Amino acid sequence: MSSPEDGRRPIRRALVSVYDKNGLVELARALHAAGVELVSTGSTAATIAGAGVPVTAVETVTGFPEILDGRVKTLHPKIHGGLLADLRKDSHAAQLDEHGIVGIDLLVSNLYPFQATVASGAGVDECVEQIDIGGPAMVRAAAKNHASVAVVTDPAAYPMVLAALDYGGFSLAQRRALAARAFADIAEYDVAVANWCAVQLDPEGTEWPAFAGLGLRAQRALRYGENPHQQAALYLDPDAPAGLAQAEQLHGKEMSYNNYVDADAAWRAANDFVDQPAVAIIKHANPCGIAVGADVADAHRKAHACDPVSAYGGVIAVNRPVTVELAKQVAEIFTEVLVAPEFEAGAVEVLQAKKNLRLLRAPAWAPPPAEWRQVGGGVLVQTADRVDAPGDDPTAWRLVAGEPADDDLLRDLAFAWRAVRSVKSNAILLAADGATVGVGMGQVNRVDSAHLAVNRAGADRARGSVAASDAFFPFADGLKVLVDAGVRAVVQPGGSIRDDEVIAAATEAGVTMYLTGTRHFFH
Ligand SMILES: NC(=O)c1ncn([C@@H]2O[C@H](COP(=O)(O)O)[C@@H](O)[C@H]2O)c1NC=O
Repeated sequence: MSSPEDGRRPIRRALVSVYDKNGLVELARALHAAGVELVSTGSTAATIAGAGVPVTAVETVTGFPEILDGRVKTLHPKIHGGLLADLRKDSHAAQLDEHGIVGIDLLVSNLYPFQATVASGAGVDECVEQIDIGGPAMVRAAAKNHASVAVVTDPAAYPMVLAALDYGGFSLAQRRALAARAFADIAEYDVAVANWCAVQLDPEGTEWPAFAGLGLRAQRALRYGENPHQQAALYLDPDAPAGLAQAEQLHGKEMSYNNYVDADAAWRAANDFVDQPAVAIIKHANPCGIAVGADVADAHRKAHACDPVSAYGGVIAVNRPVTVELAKQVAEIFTEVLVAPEFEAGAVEVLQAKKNLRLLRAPAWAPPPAEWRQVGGGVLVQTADRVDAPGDDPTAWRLVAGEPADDDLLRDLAFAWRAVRSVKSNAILLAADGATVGVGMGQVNRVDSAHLAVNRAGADRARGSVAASDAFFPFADGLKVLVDAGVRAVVQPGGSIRDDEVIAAATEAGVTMYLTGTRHFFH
């Protein structure tokens, strides 16, 4: 029932102007049945009238025809006066009377589909035509004037309108919430238009647009952030290709902030391998095992064997559907998250026995066109690192020391080179038979990373393995650690002013060395 204390205002007159006609007829019927006068534009009015519901055409209100192919229909004082009059003020009510303007209590509007038109690959003129002008103007006006007007921008909110009719209108708190939502919708729309215009209409000079807006939508609050005393939430970026944030959780405890960070790193690492089944096991955003195999279960056994101690409590990503065999293996090991493109019949059932294991079905991998990183007072943006950068193709590598690698050795070097880009710099990665055997990550000098990789591998596995270094060896010392451990072949970008010393050390040791010319730092 209407209660003045909560600022409820009755709905007597509604303006309805929607591109998306879903739920429109049901809404119009309910409004009419509640005694609300309906005012509406072009095809919205036609749809309402077609359903037998009485409706007043906006032209009847404005006394002016819709012109310029619909570019001007609601842009008129008779409409905007009705939307913007603050009815708490006697002076505003008096001015409405003076000019023969009738107040509007409810605006229902959604906009021309600009984003969908751009996504369809339409030409510039068609996209420009889909920039809604009158809709946002009305929505902004009604949202600003939420003291007097309720605004609904989403058909999903129509049930809320029906409920409000039963309760004598929207409360002030509801109108405020609707206004906040409406301004967010308009802002998202404007960001999409501005981002597109910055590239399409003003590409002058720079490869980076003068404006880059993000229109993020809250997906949900997370239990906490990186640490329990930090608050955190997940937001979705409607303009980015779908990724881990859109993954469907099939089982397990709620995803945490750290789970998302690690699962994203794992998903990227596993998807760096396209031609073969691959598994990446990640802890604290670093791999403790990456492997390719005959099938995903084989790849997992090899990845897990790299560092079983660290794999405890890890996050696993697979680039192929999870088989029952793999599910049984994973069920034996304490694992936080398992991400895959799909789960074969029976696999989820096997893993459901593990109450806490989170199972994610992620959308097909798509690299983001750009990566963002916050720095104090700003944001760094870069194009994403690629696995097919120049120099990543082994046929383009330059042999600078030792004998040319045979097919098997070259295959291991190519695997190591692809895997090392998932390791935080400075990165040294030892591999054998399509699997990592020792990973040295995140050290502040390359010698320590080499020691770490060798120690993790142990003497037996290091001997005869191949090594990849994410960036050049600045001195021969890091390489010597690998040589002393019995590494057979090394792939690295080269480019140090002391390349000659490094190459000489490899030559002297009889170690094969290839230079890629491409670096894969990962911070
Ligand atoms: N120009 C105007 O005065 C105007 N007023 C409302 N619109 C939009 O026209 C659409 C509804 O038009 P119709 O009822 O003709 O299908 C809505 O998406 C609304 O946002 C307008 N169109 C675009 O700017």
